[in-house]
Amino acid sequence: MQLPAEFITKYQALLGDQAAAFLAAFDEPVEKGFRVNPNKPVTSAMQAKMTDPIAYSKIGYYGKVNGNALEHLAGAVYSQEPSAMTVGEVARPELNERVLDLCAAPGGKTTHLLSYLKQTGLLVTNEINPKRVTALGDNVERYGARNAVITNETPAHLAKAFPHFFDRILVDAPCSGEGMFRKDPDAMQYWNVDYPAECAARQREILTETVKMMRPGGHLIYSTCTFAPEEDEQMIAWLLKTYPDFELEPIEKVAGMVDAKPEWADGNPELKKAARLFPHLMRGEGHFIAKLVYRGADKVKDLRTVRDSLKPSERQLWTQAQQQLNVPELPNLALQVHGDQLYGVPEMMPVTRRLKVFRPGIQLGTFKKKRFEPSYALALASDDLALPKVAITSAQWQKYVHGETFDLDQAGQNGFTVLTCAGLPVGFGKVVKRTVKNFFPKGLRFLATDDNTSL
Ligand SMILES: C[S@@+](CC[C@H](N)C(=O)[O-])C[C@H]1O[C@@H](n2cnc3c(N)ncnc32)[C@H](O)[C@@H]1O
Repeated sequence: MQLPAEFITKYQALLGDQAAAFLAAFDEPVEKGFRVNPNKPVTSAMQAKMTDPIAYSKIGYYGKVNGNALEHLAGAVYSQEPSAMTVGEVARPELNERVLDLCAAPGGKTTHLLSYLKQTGLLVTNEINPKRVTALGDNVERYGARNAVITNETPAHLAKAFPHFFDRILVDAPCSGEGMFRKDPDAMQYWNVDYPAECAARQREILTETVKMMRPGGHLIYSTCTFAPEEDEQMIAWLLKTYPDFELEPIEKVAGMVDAKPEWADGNPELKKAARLFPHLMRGEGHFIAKLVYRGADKVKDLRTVRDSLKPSERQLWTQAQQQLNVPELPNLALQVHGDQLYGVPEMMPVTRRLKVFRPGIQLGTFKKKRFEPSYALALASDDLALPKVAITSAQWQKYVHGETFDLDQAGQNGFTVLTCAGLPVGFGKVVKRTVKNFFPKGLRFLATDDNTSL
């Protein structure tokens, strides 16, 4: 690979006798990986691929998965570069926490966090770029999250809405992306010798706003996919100097990870607690990760949290739908209507004004004239809900994702029913005797074959 000459000179000076091995790694093949969603069943096709486990993640494996496969579309697997998986492991939230993923699209780390929150607490997952937020929405929906709010905001606006609110914040910062060069050589076109310093200026702005959202005792996880010391050790050194209420916590170094390098910043030996992942030392593209605890003593305001906001007629339709669909009371959600859409908003979510919210919670369905139509998102989030379900074969699933009406092998219970394939909820169908009317979202339909959908 033709790396920029100034990049080579810079890392020769920084890495000394390790530089040759580091630079040679750019000519090695890209390492692929995938994560299994621990909140969904494991299919036999997944089992067959789960042969090369990643040492630092109980849910991560080396290997490649197909984005059109049942398991991916149903949120049972997520394709993720192996070194990026260290971030979700280091950030691992506790149940019931209030978590912010500040720079989240397309959702690799967000889906990792969701795996560990297990439908509890609140995940506010934010993407500043309106073009990238849609992919984040799709991945959160596939993962079946009932505890996520998706925003499309600047860090400064979020900081006003969530003063000292979050127990855990992940800043997977926009960076110079040097760890992406091997996977995506186009990433090199933005690189010049000044680019890391430009990225660092933006990262300092992001972190300045992040500090305002930290709850005392909470954790900040900062990561990049670049090797540039300006954006890694020097960023953490700056944070520790500017905000002495932060302390680094040690990250266990496994499978080739190494201590971060104090000598690449201000020499503060504490910086060794952060981790570096280099492609010549481990199986992955490269990352930097630091975990900090916030010891500030800020007064935490009790923010008013969301409440149900249904008109009596909407309440009546929803109650009817609950009876017909056999939908249980949904745990930890406030019911809110936006236009003709009913959402379940995580009840730990504060009332916010003037925030650009892409999705206020899980979309439960649509109010039609005198009836309620349940949503695709509700079906995908129904693993642990007692909704009516019927199992379909993979041949029937291929018809379903193509938008066809198909017949069940035996007559089922009439009405809206969650279809499951290999144990995974895949969407709603409306059963009339043996026939299944198709409710797979029109925008997601495709011509599925054994070849293009095998995991
Ligand atoms: C490294 S990527 C995030 C990858 C994501 N965490 C994942 O695991 O899939 C960084 C993200 O930060 C966003 N971003 C760019 N400028 C930003 C800013 N000033 N504040 C917050 N986010 C920003 C980018 O649009 C990009 O989606």
